[in-house]
Amino acid sequence: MSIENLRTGIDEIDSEIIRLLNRRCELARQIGAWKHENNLPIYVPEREQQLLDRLADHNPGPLDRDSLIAIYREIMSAAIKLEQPMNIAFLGPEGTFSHQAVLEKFGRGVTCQPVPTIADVFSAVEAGRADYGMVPVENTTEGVVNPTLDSLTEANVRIVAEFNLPVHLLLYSASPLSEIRCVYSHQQPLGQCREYLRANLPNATLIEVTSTTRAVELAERERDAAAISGKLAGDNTDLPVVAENIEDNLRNITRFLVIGKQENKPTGDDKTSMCFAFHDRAGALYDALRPFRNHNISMTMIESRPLKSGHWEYNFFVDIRGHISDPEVAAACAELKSDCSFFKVFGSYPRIQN
Ligand SMILES: O=C(O)C(=O)C[C@]1(C(=O)O)C=C[C@@H](O)C=C1
Repeated sequence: MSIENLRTGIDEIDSEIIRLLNRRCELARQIGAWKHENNLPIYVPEREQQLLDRLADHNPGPLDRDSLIAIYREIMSAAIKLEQPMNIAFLGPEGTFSHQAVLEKFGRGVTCQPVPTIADVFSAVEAGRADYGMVPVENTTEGVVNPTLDSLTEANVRIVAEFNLPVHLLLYSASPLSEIRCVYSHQQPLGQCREYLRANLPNATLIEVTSTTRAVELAERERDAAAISGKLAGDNTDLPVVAENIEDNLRNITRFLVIGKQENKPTGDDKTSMCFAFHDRAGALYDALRPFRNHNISMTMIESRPLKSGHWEYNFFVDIRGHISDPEVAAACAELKSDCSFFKVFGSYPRIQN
């Protein structure tokens, strides 16, 4: 077949896709009207997860899974925009990895609302200034993000979804590697390419700044300076890329949480996050975790954070498989709670597989 004929085939398919996309949008608009009448949330993470899983299972190819999911991310984003415009708070400024997480999780149909700190993301959602918030919670190289854990215990919000963002770091500078004297970045990326810096820039001064976006701005002003950032923060700079993928761990992934106010329905493959504390005594942690074992529940994460009391008492943060409405999960949590001085469930949400 000639290229002209092939392109005519594509034009015909595109017309059909547009017709079908508009029919889909019309159905979404009707769902939106029904949700407004019944006072239900527009964003439904459990439905989105089921839909994406179903698409991936039914995809015959040659379209690859990630492309299919990215396309549908934008289709659902457009549907949300028609149902009701939504705004998402994140740790700004624009260009940060949190911003990238918002764009990849919610698509381009939502309004992005950068705020100065992680605590501000929580308060924006709590006060209703933002519909949802995107916060980093842990990274495969650098571990947990403490301000997020602290705010979770204090704020009146729920975890409604999780999202894993692969973090690739680039070195931007006007100078070649041999002439770079100082490197700007946020504390997390600096930690994520510690080995690279030791091997390639052992004499450079490392300067921690508030965001990767700020790092790029500063590196633009000094010839012998460099910035480490992601591609999004570097998109608007004329600085050349000196090195790519400089993260030490090739599976450098940051797990983000979407916070909001709603409660999700179970999908059959969920996670529940919680926090608890107890008065110190021999075997207390062992006893506290026993209900999970007794009810055959697997724990996917445990972290501790000292309480601000200064008495070496701890908050324990635990993620388990299952939804809080599952009878076994509910029973285990009730048993655990009865043993604790503090107990809070942050929410149940669809589990993302890696
Ligand atoms: O099914 C719904 O509740 C919809 O609003 C539709 C839709 C979609 O585009 O498929 C859009 C937003 C929701 O988060 C989930 C799904």
